[in-house]
Amino acid sequence: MALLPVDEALQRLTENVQTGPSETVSIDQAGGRTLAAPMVAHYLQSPFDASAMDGYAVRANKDGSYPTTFRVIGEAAAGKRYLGQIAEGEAIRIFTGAPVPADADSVVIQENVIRNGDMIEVSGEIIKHKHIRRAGLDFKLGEELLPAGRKLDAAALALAAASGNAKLQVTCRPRVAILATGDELVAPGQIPAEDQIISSNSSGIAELVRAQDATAIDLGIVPDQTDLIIAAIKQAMNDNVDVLVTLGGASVGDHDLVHKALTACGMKLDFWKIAMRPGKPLMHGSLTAANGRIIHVLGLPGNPVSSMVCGHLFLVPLIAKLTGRTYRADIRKATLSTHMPENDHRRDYVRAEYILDDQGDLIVHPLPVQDSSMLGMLARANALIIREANAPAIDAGASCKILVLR
Ligand SMILES: Nc1nc2c(c(=O)[nH]1)N[C@H]1C(S)=C(S)[C@@H](COP(=O)(O)OP(=O)(O)OC[C@H]3O[C@@H](n4cnc5c(N)ncnc54)[C@H](O)[C@@H]3O)O[C@H]1N2
Ligand code: MOO
Repeated sequence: MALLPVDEALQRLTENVQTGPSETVSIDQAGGRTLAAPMVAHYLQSPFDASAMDGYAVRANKDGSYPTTFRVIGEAAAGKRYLGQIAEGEAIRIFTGAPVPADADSVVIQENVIRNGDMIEVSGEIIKHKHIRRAGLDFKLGEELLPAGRKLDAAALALAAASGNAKLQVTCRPRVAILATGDELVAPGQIPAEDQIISSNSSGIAELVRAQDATAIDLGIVPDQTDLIIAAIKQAMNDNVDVLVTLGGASVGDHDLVHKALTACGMKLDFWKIAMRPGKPLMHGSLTAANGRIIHVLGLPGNPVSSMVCGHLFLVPLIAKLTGRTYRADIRKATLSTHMPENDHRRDYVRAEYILDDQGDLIVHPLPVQDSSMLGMLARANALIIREANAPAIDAGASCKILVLR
């Protein structure tokens, strides 16, 4: 069977994914979450005409001209407005953030003023409206400030606070169950017996999940026995998960039982095996839980680098879609610093390191060994060079596409 191209696989994986339900959380719990509805201003900002500087609020004469000397008759500070009136030739001392009195039409900074008792002399031209932030300059009451789907980062949370959004409607964190399979695996912290290795994929994939602000549920390790894999899948199906990620057992060996177990649990297979390296045995399908809930199934290959690269390419966009975020992979152009040979029929994601040169351009080179078992190389890589299927050889100095990992 021909291998499915990566882009088609990604499209099929994400096209029918519905954004999950939402909940209301307090602002101190909202960091990293995704807005489920547009965020609207409950206040205007600034709420009043405010001084942008420390100095003196002055008013023009009826003819529009400004005198050069004023009598200082009061003070306005942030949080305490001046309540009196200001006549021609009068000014008030004003500080940054203070409400500008209605009678005043300009603020003169104190550096341009010589004060003598309650008199000030202004040097330089006074310009109307100077240093006054108009009410509603930042945002108006009822204005839509952020769209649904926006991730609540630091700037978004500051805006939420300023606009009176102390509670925010966000999408619920998708629940992602992670099931490792393999007789050879022991959990981190355990001592592997002869012929055993430590399961690394669960830890790596769980962190990818958490970094997307989803909940990772570790279903542990099950041996290569169909009945035990089925039992673990059923546990996930009863645990209100949105995604089930299986690790390993996705290929064609006698001990690769994941497809068989998923089929026994009623999985509708979408695709299995894609034109990608690493990650050829990737599997995608869906299960329906007893309560009718659709569970997206992603069968990741066992080789650790294959698992992680497929996690970046497929699991991350799937979670983004479930949380209602628009996902865009961080793909950039870079200049290759070495020759690369021609590619075969699978799109290759080559572990690579890039640097920013003095001109701010990205320069990239592939890491020396690309074996999909080598987590050392993956952790060293800060990007993946994307080599299209059947791409011809390219020389040093040529432009290439990279997927930035960090
Ligand atoms: N005859 C063929 N053999 C293989 C093919 C193929 O097309 N024909 N594909 C190869 C490719 S590509 C990959 S990738 C692997 C993936 O195989 P599986 O998904 O079935 O994975 P396993 O066989 O279970 O394990 C492969 C490898 O990874 C280690 N592993 C598994 N799980 C974990 C884990 N949680 N943490 C760390 N390491 C794990 C496992 O011990 C094996 O070494 O198949 C090739 N074979
Ligand atoms: O595609 Mo496998 O993932 O080459 O190791």
